[in-house]
Amino acid sequence: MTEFRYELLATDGKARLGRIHTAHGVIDTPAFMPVGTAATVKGMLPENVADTGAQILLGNTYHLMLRPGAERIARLGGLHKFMNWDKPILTDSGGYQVMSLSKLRKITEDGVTFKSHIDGRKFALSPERSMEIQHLLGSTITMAFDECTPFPATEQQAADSMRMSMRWAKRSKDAFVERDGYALYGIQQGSVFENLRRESSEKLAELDLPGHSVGGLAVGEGQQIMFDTLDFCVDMLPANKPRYLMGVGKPSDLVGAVMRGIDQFDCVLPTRSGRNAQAFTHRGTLNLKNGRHRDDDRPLDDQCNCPACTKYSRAYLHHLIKAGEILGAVLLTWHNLAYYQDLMRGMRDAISEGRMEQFARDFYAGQEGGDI
Ligand SMILES: O=c1[nH]cnc2cc3nc(NCCN4CCOCC4)[nH]c3cc12
Ligand SMILES: [Zn+2]
Repeated sequence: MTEFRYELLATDGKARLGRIHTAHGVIDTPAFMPVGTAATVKGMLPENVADTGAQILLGNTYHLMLRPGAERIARLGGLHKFMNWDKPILTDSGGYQVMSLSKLRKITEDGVTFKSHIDGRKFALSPERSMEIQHLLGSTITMAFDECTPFPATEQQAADSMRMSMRWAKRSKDAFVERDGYALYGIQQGSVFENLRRESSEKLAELDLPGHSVGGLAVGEGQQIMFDTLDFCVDMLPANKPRYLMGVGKPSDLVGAVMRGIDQFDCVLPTRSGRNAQAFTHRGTLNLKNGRHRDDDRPLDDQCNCPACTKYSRAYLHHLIKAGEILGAVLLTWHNLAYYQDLMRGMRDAISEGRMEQFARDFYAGQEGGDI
C-alpha cells in the first residue's frame, strides 16, 4: 500500500531536490512532465518517452472528455492501460483549456458550459464533474478545478477570480475520491498581487492537500514578471509538499523557477517545437528549416545521446524537415524531450552537490551559443 509522500532530500538556496512517492512509482524532482494531450505524447512511443528519463506525463481532461470520453476510457481500463504508460500521470482539471480552446463558453458559480471545438457538442465542467472525469481516467495526481485568472487583471478582478477558484478548490476536495498513493493538488491564484497570493495560500492550507501548483502564470506576463511573482508566492506554499508551476516553460524559465523553489513543470514547448523544426540544444535553439544546415554533418547537439544526435546529422534532419517527412518531427520531438530531461537531471545533480548557482551560470553562458 503506497501512501502519496514527498521526500525533501536536499536544498541549495531555494532550489530543492526531492522525490514524490505515488501509487504508480516515484518522481525525482525537479521534474519535467511531457504533455500527452490526447492520450499520447505526439509522435512518441511511451517506452521511448520513458527512455528520455520522464517519470510522469500530463494528460488533458478537456481533450479526453471530448474524445474518446472519460467513461469510455474507464470502461477500457483507465488512461494508464489505454495509452500503455504505467508510471504516474498528472491530469489537469480542464478549466484552463475550456477557456483557451472551446467555443461559446459560459461561466457561473457552478462551473462552465461550452461547445466542443471538435464538433460543437455541448459539455459542462464543474469541480464535481472534473473530479469524476479525473477519477474515471485513473489519474495519479488530480488537479483542482479552477479559473486561470487572465493577465493583466485589476486587483479586484484577480481577487474575484481567485476567490471563486478557492470555493471551487473546496468543492474539488469534497468530490475527490481519496485513494492511497493518489493525490489532489490545489492551485494557488492571485495574479501578480502578493496579498491575493497569500489569501489564496491560506485558503488552500485549510484544505491540507498533499501538493500544490502555482496557477495564473505563463499567461503572457513575460519571464521577469513571472520570476518577480515567484520570488514571493512560492514560499507561501508548504515546503514539505510538491510545488508545480503550470504551463512552464522554455529552458531558461525552468532554471529560474527551480532556483525559486519549484519542483514540477509541464509545457507543450519541447513537443510542439519539435514538430515545428525547432531544437533546444546546450548551445541555444536551432531551426532545422534553415538552409544553412543542408551540408552540416555535425550532430544536432554533441552533448546529447538521443537517437537524433547519435545516429543522424543536422543535414539529414534538415532534409527530413524540408521533405515534410514524419521522421523529422519524431526525431526532433525525441531530442527536445531528451534535452529537457537532461536539463532537469543536471539541475537535480547540481542541487545535490550544492552547485546550482554555478549550473545556472554555465547554462546561461551556453545558451549564448554563438556558432551553433
Ligand atoms: O492557472 C492555471 N490553472 C490551471 N491550468 C493552468 C495551465 C496553464 N498553462 C499556462 N501556460 C501555458 C503556456 N504555454 C506555453 C507554450 O505554448 C502554449 C502555452 N499557464 C497556466 C495556468 C493554469
Ligand atoms: Zn539529442
